[in-house]
Amino acid sequence: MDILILIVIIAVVAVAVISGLVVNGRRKQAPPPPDGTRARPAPPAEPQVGEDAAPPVTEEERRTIEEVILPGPEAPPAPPAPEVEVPEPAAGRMVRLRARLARSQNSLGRGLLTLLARERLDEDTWEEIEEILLTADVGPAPTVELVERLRERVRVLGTRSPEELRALLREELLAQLGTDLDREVRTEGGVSPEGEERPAVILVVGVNGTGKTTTTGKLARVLVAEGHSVVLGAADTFRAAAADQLQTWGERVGARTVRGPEGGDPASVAFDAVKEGITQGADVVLVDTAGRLHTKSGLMDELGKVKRVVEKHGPVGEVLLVLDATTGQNGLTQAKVFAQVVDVTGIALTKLDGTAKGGIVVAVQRELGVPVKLVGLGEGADDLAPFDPEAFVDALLA
Ligand SMILES: Nc1nc2c(ncn2[C@@H]2O[C@H](COP(=O)(O)OP(=O)(O)OP(=O)(O)O)[C@@H](O)[C@H]2O)c(=O)[nH]1
Repeated sequence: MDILILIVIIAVVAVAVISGLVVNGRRKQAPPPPDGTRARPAPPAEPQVGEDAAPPVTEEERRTIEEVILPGPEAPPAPPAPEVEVPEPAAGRMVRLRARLARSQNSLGRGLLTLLARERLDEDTWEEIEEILLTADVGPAPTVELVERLRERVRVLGTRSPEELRALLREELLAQLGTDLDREVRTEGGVSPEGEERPAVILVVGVNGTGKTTTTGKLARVLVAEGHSVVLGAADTFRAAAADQLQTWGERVGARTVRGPEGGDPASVAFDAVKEGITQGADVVLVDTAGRLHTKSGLMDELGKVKRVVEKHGPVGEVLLVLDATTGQNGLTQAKVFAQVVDVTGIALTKLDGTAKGGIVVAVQRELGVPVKLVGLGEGADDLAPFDPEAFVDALLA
């Protein structure tokens, strides 16, 4: 009986102990949060060691201050690179611009044809013909020569049909302009004694305001259109705007412009431009010079120095004189001073679209003994044309 009582007591104690353990275990489980999400484990109150320890935060994982993206205004977009233009081919430009020439030179060509077609070619008529030629700035000596030739040829002509007169006048005008002159702008470079390739160097000279800088820029386009690589030298350091103007022309066709400080030494800019041309392996270096000088000795000093300094790199292949066709005899006198200072090898005659004095082409060639190589026929970027005597005379007689 005692044993039975003992077994019952042991059983009761055992049940009590087991149920106590279960309740304790349940109490240790955290209740789920009311929203059903999983609770984050609480960070350890103290650093742990051994297997329980969290791996350390490495340097790579730590964000530096530069990596932090702060809210703020967006950075402005980079300015677009200037667009490089493809200039129009130079060949045939004079034909394209023929209408402009025909308009401006109407009084010369048509005037001569009308007078030559008169029934009676008396002394008065010949004087009128002479007058027309002089007014168009053909110049006294070429005018006398031309009138004599025309008189002689008309005398032997039986009839004077408009076609015959046109053909005759065309021939005589062409003879005055010269059809066999070398009008190519020289773009052949050279080789230094050390065997280094050198670009062709073109100096552009002339009185300021004649269109010198504009012509340099337009010529750069002509050369680029012909496939040449070009470097520009802004040696007109007297006017900062001239360098800006030239640089803008250059940027449009992807040509670099070398410039110096305002009022700096033009010869040094010219020298640096040619040096840059050699470094870049450019085909042509075009140097825009200043023509502000009023005295011949000042001009001689400056242009002479520019040429001498540039020639340390090698010979200057071309000296282009820019002449404003609207300035007539006055412009011609100035041109002669330039020709005495430097060996001019070609003429760029500008603003031929704005004057009836196209005869200046004959006069300037005669006076300076150098061919007109380029003519300016407008303010447009591609309005500079290689001079073509036949297209010119055809426009005159249109
Ligand atoms: N109509 C016409 N205008 C031209 C021609 N060539 C140049 N011009 C204009 O003539 C003006 C003077 O040109 P510039 O190139 O600034 O003259 P510049 O000789 O370089 O003068 P500086 O820069 O002061 O030395 C500009 O308005 C040109 O657009 C042309 O063939 N026809």
